[in-house]
Order: sequence, then C-alpha cells, then structure tokens
Amino acid sequence: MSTGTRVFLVGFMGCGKTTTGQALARRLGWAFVDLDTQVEQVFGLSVRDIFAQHGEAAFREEEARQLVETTRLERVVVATGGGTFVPEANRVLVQRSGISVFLDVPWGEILRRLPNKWEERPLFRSPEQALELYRLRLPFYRLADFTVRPLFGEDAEALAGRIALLLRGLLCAT
Ligand SMILES: Nc1ncnc2c1ncn2[C@@H]1O[C@H](COP(=O)(O)OP(=O)(O)OP(=O)(O)O)[C@@H](O)[C@H]1O
Ligand SMILES: O=C(O)C1=C[C@@H](O)[C@@H](O)[C@H](O)C1
Ligand SMILES: [Mg+2]
Repeated sequence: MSTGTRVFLVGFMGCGKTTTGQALARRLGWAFVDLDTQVEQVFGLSVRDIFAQHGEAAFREEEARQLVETTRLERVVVATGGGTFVPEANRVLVQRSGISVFLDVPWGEILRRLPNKWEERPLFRSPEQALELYRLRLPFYRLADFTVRPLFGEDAEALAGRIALLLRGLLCAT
C-alpha cells in the first residue's frame, strides 16, 4: 500500500486537527475528510448525541470503520478524532496507509481554545478530567510519524503551510 498519498492529523481535542486539516488539504489540492463528521453522518446525530443515545463503544466501532474507508482514498488529508489514534488496530492501519502528524499543542493552549465547548465533546467533562485524559493519551500521539508543535501565535493557515513544506519534501522522496 502506498503511504505517500494520505495524511492523518492526530492529537487531543482542540489541537486543531479539523481547522489545520482543511487548510492543509487546500494547500496540497487534496481532498479533506473529518472522521467525526463522517461518523455523525452515518448516525445522523452529533457526536454528543451518539455518545448519549448509543454509547461510546458504538461511536468507536463506527469511527474505526470510517477510518478504514479513508484508506481507500488517495490524496486525502484526514482529521482524526481525539481518540482515533489510541487503539492499536487504528494506529497500525494509519501507519500502514499514510503519514501521521501529531499536532502537539500544550495543555494551557488547549484549555484556552475549548471553553464553553464541553457539551459538544462528551469526553471533555471538566478541565481536571480532560487533563488526565490528555496525559494518558500523549504517549500514543507521540507514536505518530511526525510531531509538529504550533509556534506561539501561529494560526492554522501558517501551521498548515509549515506541514505542507514538510510533506512536499517527503512526497517528492516517495
Ligand atoms: N493554530 C491555531 N491557532 C489558534 N486557534 C486555533 C488553531 N487551530 C485551531 N484553532 C481553534 O481551536 C479550536 C479547536 O480547533 P479544531 O476544532 O480544529 O480542533 P480539533 O483538533 O479538530 O478538535 P476535536 O478533536 O474536538 O475535533 C477552534 O476554535 C479553532 O478555530
Ligand atoms: O478525544 C476523544 O476521544 C474524542 C474527540 C472528538 O474528536 C470526538 O471523536 C469525540 O468527542 C471523542
Ligand atoms: Mg475536529
């Protein structure tokens, strides 16, 4: 399987996977897929309502299924969900199918970005619980092929530009 035509952005809720992913896809002239949106479309419900009505396990099952679907596409940037890269099966699939990039946003900045958004993200129950989850997840995110830490004040467009530069070098080499 060619790994040069898919990019998977991974990282914690609020690190900018969706926003940066859209900007990156535009720059590369590639398609963009947001995994959370795909799952929402299958259920016809928001992430919050999927968790509430069907439970997290049902969400994770569909998330894994939608991840497989993305590996059938070429020239695509995938914004994963915050938990997608944690199960080993998902991680192995990503590592075999494309290039993974961890958006390594420090906790303080995540907190600044996500006030009042807790009810949309069922696993962001309180800052304390979310910090615990963030710490548990970091070792998994660090298994991504590349880690990119947004610079102070660097917006999603600028960050996408930096990732595009990194990828262009890699894509030329494959
Ligand atoms: N580089 C950036 N600088 C400042 N704000 C940003 C940046 N990237 C994204 N944001 C803002 O942070 C918030 C969260 O971004 P986004 O929804 O893209 O994160 P996400 O990683 O997709 O989160 P989730 O896992 O919950 O889907 C949004 O309000 C977005 O505008
Ligand atoms: O971190 C997580 O586990 C999640 C992040 C979001 O992107 C959604 O996939 C959902 O809210 C779960
Ligand atoms: Mg997102």
